[in-house]
Amino acid sequence: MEADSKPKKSGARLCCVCNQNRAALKRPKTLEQVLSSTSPSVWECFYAVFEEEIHQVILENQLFKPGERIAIGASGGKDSTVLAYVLSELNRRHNYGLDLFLLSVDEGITGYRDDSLETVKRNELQYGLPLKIVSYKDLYGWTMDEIVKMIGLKNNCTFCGVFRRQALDRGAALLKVDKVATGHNADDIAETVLLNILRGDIASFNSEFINIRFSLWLMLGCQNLNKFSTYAYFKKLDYFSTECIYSPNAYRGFAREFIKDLERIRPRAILDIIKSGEDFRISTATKMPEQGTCERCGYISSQKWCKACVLLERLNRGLPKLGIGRNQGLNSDGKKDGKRDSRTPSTESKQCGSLEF
Ligand SMILES: Nc1ncnc2c1ncn2[C@@H]1O[C@H](COP(=O)(O)OP(=O)(O)OP(=O)(O)O)[C@@H](O)[C@H]1O
Repeated sequence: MEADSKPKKSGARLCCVCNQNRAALKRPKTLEQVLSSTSPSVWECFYAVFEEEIHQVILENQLFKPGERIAIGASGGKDSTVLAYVLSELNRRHNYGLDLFLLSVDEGITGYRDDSLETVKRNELQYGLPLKIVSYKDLYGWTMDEIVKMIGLKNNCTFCGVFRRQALDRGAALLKVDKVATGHNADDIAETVLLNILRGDIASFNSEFINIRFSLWLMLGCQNLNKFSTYAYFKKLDYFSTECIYSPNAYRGFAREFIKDLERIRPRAILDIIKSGEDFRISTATKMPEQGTCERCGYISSQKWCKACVLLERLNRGLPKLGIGRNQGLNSDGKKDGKRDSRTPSTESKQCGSLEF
């Protein structure tokens, strides 16, 4: 995106795509002054750069193969709506040969997810992508409304994150897809890298499972949150823009604020945190968990039971807090685990890589 030799208007920085209109945005990645004037009529430059960047990342990282079935994790939010729209456009434009689906998880949050799912149902028609909805109620017997009623607003995001990750995988299995693409943007990834460090959860940096997902993240990881908002807004995409009503106490929220502060001082901060996450090397002396399957539900797990089954057991026994406290684990027989069998599932032990959504 180099500027050519046309004369520039005095004083004004020009968009490096069309080299005619005033630049309105700066790319944090390259610090180039790019992307159109403030007039929406010339936002085409911005759309073109945004879509082409995603196309290039898909090609460079060989994210998809012709004939693959891909589920797009569709929350109804702006990022996954942009993802669904752009991926279906690129699939058509460049003949990727992908079978695309929308996959939504209904966590059972009245006044939030029910509304956003209505948006996804409209996207199904707008983009012509088949939609599959899987619900916590069907998979686990609990809605988030019921869980919050029982455990309150502290730690509820832990339940939701673990359940959602597994629900997406279960939905993917039902759809028989090869991959799930999620709308995590650079900000989300930087938060996750920081959270994994803050929690001492180094396994998340190294497990193969995470690497697969990380390469999918890369597709959107090159995009900064503002660009998503800008694209979704000016393209007039149909998305839902309310925060989850149960998330105000989430640990992730504090990491987000911290990163935003850093970004104000150093605009590259987000990209640098991601780079650190990608370059993270774990000492060969560190014992890494062995990937197996949950004895109870068959889901991928490095412990006897997967995290979802452990949390569910706590919920069903009416002892949810014991599932996430530091020193109060239960073993799978529901006994307090002063001396825990090493095969006992425990969320205290961070051996199983945990990935936040
Ligand atoms: N309920 C859900 N159903 C399907 N996919 C989901 C759901 N919640 C999150 N995801 C996936 O995980 C990504 C990141 O989750 P996040 O919590 O940031 O979503 P959001 O803020 O609700 O919406 P978005 O990221 O789409 O703007 C989403 O872009 C989406 O791909």
